[in-house]
Amino acid sequence: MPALISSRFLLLVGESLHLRRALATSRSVLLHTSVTCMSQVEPNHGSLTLSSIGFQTETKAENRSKSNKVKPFGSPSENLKSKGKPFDINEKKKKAIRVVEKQQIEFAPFAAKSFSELGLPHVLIERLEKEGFTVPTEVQSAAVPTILNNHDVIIQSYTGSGKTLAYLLPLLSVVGPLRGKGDDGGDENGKKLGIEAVIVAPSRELGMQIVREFEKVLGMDNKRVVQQLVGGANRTRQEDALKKNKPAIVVGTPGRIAELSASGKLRTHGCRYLVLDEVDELLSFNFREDMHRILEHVGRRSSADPSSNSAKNERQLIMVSATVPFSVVRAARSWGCDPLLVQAKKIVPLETFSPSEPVSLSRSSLPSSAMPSQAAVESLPPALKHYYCVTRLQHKVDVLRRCIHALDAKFVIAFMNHTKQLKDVVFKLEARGMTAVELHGDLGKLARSTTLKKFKNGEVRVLVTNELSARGLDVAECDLVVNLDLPTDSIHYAHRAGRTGRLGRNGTVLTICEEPEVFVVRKLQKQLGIPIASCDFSEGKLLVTEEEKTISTSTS
Ligand SMILES: Nc1ncnc2c1ncn2[C@@H]1O[C@H](COP(=O)(O)OP(=O)(O)OP(=O)(O)O)[C@@H](O)[C@H]1O
Repeated sequence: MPALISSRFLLLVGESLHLRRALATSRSVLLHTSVTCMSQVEPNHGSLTLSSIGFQTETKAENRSKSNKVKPFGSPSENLKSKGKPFDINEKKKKAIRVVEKQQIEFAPFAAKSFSELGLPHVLIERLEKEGFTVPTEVQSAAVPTILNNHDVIIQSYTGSGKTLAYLLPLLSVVGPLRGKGDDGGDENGKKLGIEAVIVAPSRELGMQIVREFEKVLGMDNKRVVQQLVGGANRTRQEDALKKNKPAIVVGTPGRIAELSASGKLRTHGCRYLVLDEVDELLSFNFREDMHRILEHVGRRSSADPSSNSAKNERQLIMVSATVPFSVVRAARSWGCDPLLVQAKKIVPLETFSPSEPVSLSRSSLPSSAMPSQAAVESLPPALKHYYCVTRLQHKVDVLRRCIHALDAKFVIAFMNHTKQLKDVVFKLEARGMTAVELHGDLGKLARSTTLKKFKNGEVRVLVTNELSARGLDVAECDLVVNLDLPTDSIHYAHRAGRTGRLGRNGTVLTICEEPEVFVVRKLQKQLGIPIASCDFSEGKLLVTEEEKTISTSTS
């Protein structure tokens, strides 16, 4: 385990400008550490290697003959063996152990040094290289071949670790013009196959961001392959685009996708892939009805449509989040077929987990008194520094300003719990000469994207926002996250904190609270299994004040 932690640390401490070099260096360390990791993990957790789940460097398009039915939303069946093939966990474990013993070096799955090792088509690799993507992240190394081998998966890895490409790349290997068959994504006769992948995200911002990630890889010439279907945008225009462009992939919010599906404008029965991004959020009560419709219709080909020649009979289900509470495991078992949990350094059958057991490895190494919540563990980038500062309510904005100066932070996201208070903080910051802007769900779509653009291109230094921005928001340069109000729990802390320190960059998280709230910070610290040091600001410096020590830290 120490080897595992140190390799992960190595991967993540790289400065932003040296990111690619840091990634490449860490790979050579990983080849040796992943073996250590698997041999330790195997007996307790049933970790699999890519070879044990059927990975070969050549991609196969196999038929999936699954017949799992959608269970009512929120009441998944626990009878695992009643659907699909019977799943013999002991057999899988034994097989995995044999493979680890025999072929641990050649098949160490989490040590890919380049995208070409992952079985992606040549044309797709060329596009990635053009966009500057040369080394896959750990979670991409594990997830890409697993998905290419037709497994239903939950992808869990900390914020900013590249989970979007981890599912986007295997999808584009099979769907659309980069699939390496030298055509535009139609069938053998050049006929369009209709919608082949549906990607669902809980917010418009996240949906739009996923589309941008697709466009990065597809390039300008091919971007029509993906269609955005988010709420708040003009529905008629979306319907017209569906008709005109005949996209192979749609990305949207549950409400808009369900609405278009119900009206018959979006036909998804022949779909091969269903991706649920930020799946734990999608399981919330708000999305219940829309998600039920999506799960019932996407990839559920009616028998009246036997002419479709899609390679699969059933959809492949991909669930994604940095935080995976047991409700997600239960949902995956119910809606998927023998799903696997794919993390940065291991692949585990879901049958390994029960409600009383952790989804992550690290919990077992902690004393029971300090047990972190299973959903929050391993959701945070390890290179982040966490602090809290105690002050009076009326001084919070002043502490925020002093912190920004002390760290010389350039891209700051400040979180609050109530929309009404955002404007006040913006006024106070601007009155003191600091550029700031508010972002929340009551703003129109245009205002939201203009605000985000201003923040991303550095026109404003502080984005004052609410929970809307806690998930998915990808501003690579964000170097400081501040909680002006306490997050409701460790999962919310993890997603807020994850807006900084993305993909190996440095980042700081500061929670500004009042004295009676300190016990909540201590609880978060325990649940997340991370140190959150008490600090203060004096003479333009951040001073760590915990344990009667006063250490001046230089963080810039
Ligand atoms: N292999 C790679 N090389 C370089 N950059 C990458 C690579 N993979 C992903 N990225 C970039 O890293 C950033 C973070 O990726 P992404 O948003 O997918 O992370 P995430 O794990 O989904 O985070 P979150 O949980 O916060 O949504 C993106 O800007 C993405 O383009």
